[in-house]
Amino acid sequence: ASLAQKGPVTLWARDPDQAKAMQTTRENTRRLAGVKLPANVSVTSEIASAFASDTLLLAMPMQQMAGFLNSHAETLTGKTLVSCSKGIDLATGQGPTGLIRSLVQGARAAVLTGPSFAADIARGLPTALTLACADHSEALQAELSTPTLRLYRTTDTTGAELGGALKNVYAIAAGTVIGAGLGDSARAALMTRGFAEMLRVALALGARAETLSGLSGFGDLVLTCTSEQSRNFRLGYALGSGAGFDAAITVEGVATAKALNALAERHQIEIPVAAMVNALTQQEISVSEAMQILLARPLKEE
Ligand SMILES: NC(=O)C1=CN([C@@H]2O[C@H](COP(=O)(O)OP(=O)(O)OC[C@H]3O[C@@H](n4cnc5c(N)ncnc54)[C@H](OP(=O)(O)O)[C@@H]3O)[C@@H](O)[C@H]2O)C=CC1
Ligand SMILES: O=C(CO)COP(=O)(O)O
Repeated sequence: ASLAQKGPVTLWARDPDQAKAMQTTRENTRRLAGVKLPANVSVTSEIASAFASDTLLLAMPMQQMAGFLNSHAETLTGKTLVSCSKGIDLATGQGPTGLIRSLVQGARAAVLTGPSFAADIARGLPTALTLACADHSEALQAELSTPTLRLYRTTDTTGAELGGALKNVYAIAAGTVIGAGLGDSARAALMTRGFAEMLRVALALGARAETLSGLSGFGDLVLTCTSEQSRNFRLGYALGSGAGFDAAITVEGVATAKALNALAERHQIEIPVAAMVNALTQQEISVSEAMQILLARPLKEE
């Protein structure tokens, strides 16, 4: 919707009925109800017309990406593929750029990430994001920036994608703390210790510290840990308060917590908060047990 401020945009949806309904009603009632599509967005389920552009944005749940890339690998060859997904592929431990590079020959992989709720962007509210691409990406930065969407570029794809993926895990922790009535001070503590974990993991995997301190890391951590618009925060809130949660809602932090714990084990990195989020979301422990375990950890230097 934001890009449509600059020219025609084609939106591809996998389900032909859904695509037709969106093209007619100008709304995705299931995924983004209440937000009207601009007139120059056309919706189609036809691959040929949708994938005609040299630059394609990929926005789907992370665990679906490998299957999607495999199914369309030939059509996507040579394209610039900009992932908007935030997660780690459970099967391979890879982020979006790793998957793109390993599954689509000759594709150029980029990541668009940072603090941004889809509804805010679609409504044209001001937003700033990180665009990460291993090669020179000034032209791509200009292509994807709009009057309301300000992009900062970096070549650190590892840092950008890890920031976006990992913050969801700590958003679940923050939601849990608030849902359980443990207070804003406890949330700030978990956010800070969560950020320390993000940094440890990202640095061990070759990312740059400044990327984690930027929009894609710290920026998105703050947004998702403090807003009830976040689905990861809301899942945590439900866990903390004992309320139910609709399993059909996309919550990337659950799979990411699992993948992150596997990565941390392989690299021998301590991530106590993420370990608790994983145990909680896998229903292995209760909220009060998780809190007790974290508070009983040996005292140490910050
Ligand atoms: N929503 C937000 O505010 C933001 C989301 N993101 C990230 O974007 C990614 C997608 O999230 P979001 O769009 O919110 O999720 P939603 O669950 O709202 O929508 C997922 C979309 O992906 C489609 N999809 C699912 N599986 C496949 C597949 N195998 N092949 C093709 N398309 C598929 C769905 O189609 P269908 O409707 O047919 O199921 C739907 O259009 C996540 O990684 C999320 O973290 C990033 C920034 C902001
Ligand atoms: O990534 C997001 C905001 O930057 C969206 O967060 P949720 O997936 O938790 O809704």
